[in-house]
Order: sequence, then structure tokens, then C-alpha cells
Amino acid sequence: MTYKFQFRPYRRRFVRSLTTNHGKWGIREGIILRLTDESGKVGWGEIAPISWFGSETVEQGLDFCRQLPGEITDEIIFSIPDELPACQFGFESACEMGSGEWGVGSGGDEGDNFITPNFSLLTPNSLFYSALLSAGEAALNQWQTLWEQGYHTFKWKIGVYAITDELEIFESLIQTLPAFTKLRLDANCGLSHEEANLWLRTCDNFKANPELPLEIEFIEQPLPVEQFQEMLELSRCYKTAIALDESVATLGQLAACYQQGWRGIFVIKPGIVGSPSRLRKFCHQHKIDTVFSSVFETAIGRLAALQLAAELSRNNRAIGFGIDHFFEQEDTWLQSLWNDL
Ligand SMILES: O=C(O)CCC(=O)C1=CC=C[C@@H](O)[C@@H]1C(=O)O
Ligand SMILES: [Mg+2]
Repeated sequence: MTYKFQFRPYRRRFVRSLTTNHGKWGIREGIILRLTDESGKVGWGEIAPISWFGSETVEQGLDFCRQLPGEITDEIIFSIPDELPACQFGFESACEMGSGEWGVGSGGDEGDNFITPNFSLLTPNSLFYSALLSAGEAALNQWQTLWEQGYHTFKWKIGVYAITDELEIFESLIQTLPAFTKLRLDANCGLSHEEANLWLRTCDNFKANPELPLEIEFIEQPLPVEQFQEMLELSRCYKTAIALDESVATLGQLAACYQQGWRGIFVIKPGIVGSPSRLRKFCHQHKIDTVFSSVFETAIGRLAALQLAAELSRNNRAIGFGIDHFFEQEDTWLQSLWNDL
């Protein structure tokens, strides 16, 4: 198949910047792709890298797009190198969307200048969402509104402030969160081995207390990527689950951690993991325990990611896409990128 290829870079400021152990993130940059096939069907895709997680940079994605001809083929798309996982995701999902494989999204004709993602088809009962709580004590004032919006799973960033302060806030959080809430703790590689043991011991002690019917679902990426063996060892010492995120950011890393014995939770960020078709193959073959997670992409990338989450989520784990409060309404903004068409 041959496609007419067009792309537009974008920059979007978060409504509220995100602070993690990696630092402060205030602006999401990425690239929107538009593929028009020979029958005029339009497919949209998005390249939304997170280079500090191990994907390519936005600049590398732009360089790749710029060196492509105005007409590209399936062969070009399915031979995008593994060093460009966000490009693999963006181009492949644009093909899938344009071919109408998902039964949602654009798949429209040439005149269909813009996709109006129909998320409802993807999220009736099959998926539910986790909401992200800011690092530090701000979380204590955020969860209530989100709970009232229907979120019952929350992810709180740790490894940002002093552990003594975060443990104190944690105690307040678990005392106030409603029963049967699920709480995830995401350290973004930011704990020392000693701190990881302290957090896991604290969570295990909490789990042993039947008075508090709240579930600590997992601690995400407690240690740096280089300390895989230590995390594998920790996963065998505590009841509280550990989820790998930065360690399994790309398909190559995912396969390597599995091959080295990881059978815990895998956080999958479709936007940066790489080829959707190869991800499907891996997940179907190995039946891994997955949590799907956003890369703070636009509605275009999110639709493609939710499609994969709907297909590949296991164990009823909420997906980390509850971030609408991060961005203003985006339909008109996204459309404005293509006003020159
Ligand atoms: O997974 C979620 O619940 C929301 C997305 C999220 O937490 C992240 C998205 C992108 C980069 C990171 O800062 C962060 C993460 O570490 O998972
Ligand atoms: Mg994470």
C-alpha cells in the first residue's frame, strides 16, 4: 500500500506541570502524522517520545519524518528501526486507524479532515482508569475531586521529596482515601536500595492491617534501570508488588527483562514501546501482567494506545490514562494544526 504522508510538529503546555524524580515536565512536544491511502482513506498517528525513558528524542523523530518522501509504503513503515520506537508506534497505528481495523477513529475519506476520537467504543466496561496524583502533599487535596469523577485507582509520585516527609504524607493519604481504593506509588527510579526496602516494608505492614481496606496495588520502578537484579530480588522478598516501567520502556527492554526472569507487573507505554504488531505478538505469546500507561499524548495517540490496552490488558488493572485535567480541550487545537490543508 502507498500513502500520501504529511506531518506537523506540536508543542503543548500542561495545565499543571508534572514533577517526578526525573525533574519537572511542563511542555509536551510531539508530531502528528496523516497518512492518506490510495482509496482516500485517512489515518492519523502520533509520535510522542519520552527520551529520558529511552525512546528517541522529538528532534530525532522530526529528522526521520523530514527525510521521508511525500509518498511512503508499508515496507518503509514496517522497517522503521528499533532506535525509533515512538516513530514505529506513530506510523503503524496511523496505518491501522486508516484501514478502519479498529472500527473507531477516522478511517474516513479524503474530506475527513480530522479525526474525532470515539473513546466510548473503547472504554465501556473493558477498561477503567487510574488518576495521577501530584508528588508531595498536593495529593491530599487532589484525590477527592477525582474520586467524585469516578476514579477509584490513584497513582502517587514518590522519590521526589525526603522519604520521611513522603512516608508521613502516605500515612495521611491511606487514612483518608475511601475503602476499596487502589493506590499505586511511582518512584521513577528515585529510591535508594534502603529506601525501597523501607517503602516495601511499610506497604507490607499496611497490607497486614485489616482495619484499612485500601489496596496498595504496586510500587512502580523503585530503583534505577541498571539495578534490575536488585528489583528482581526485592520482588521475591515482599508481598507488595513491584511494577517495572522505565526498565521495560521499549520492546527490546521488555523482552530482556522477561528473559532475565521478570514475571511481575510490566507498565506498557504504547506511545514509546515500539511496533504495535510486535507488542501484540509478545503479549499474546507470554501473557504478561500489564498496566497500560499514557505518555501524555494527544487524543490521536491516546486512541491508538487505548486500542492496544483494550486488546492486551490483563488482570483488570486500571489504565494510567486518567489525565484529562492535564490539558485543556484539544479538538480545536489539534484541528488548527491542519488549517493549511
Ligand atoms: O501511568 C500513569 O498512571 C500516568 C502516566 C505517568 O504516570 C507517566 C507518564 C509519562 C512519564 C512519567 O512521568 C509517568 C510514569 O512514570 O509513569
Ligand atoms: Mg512510571
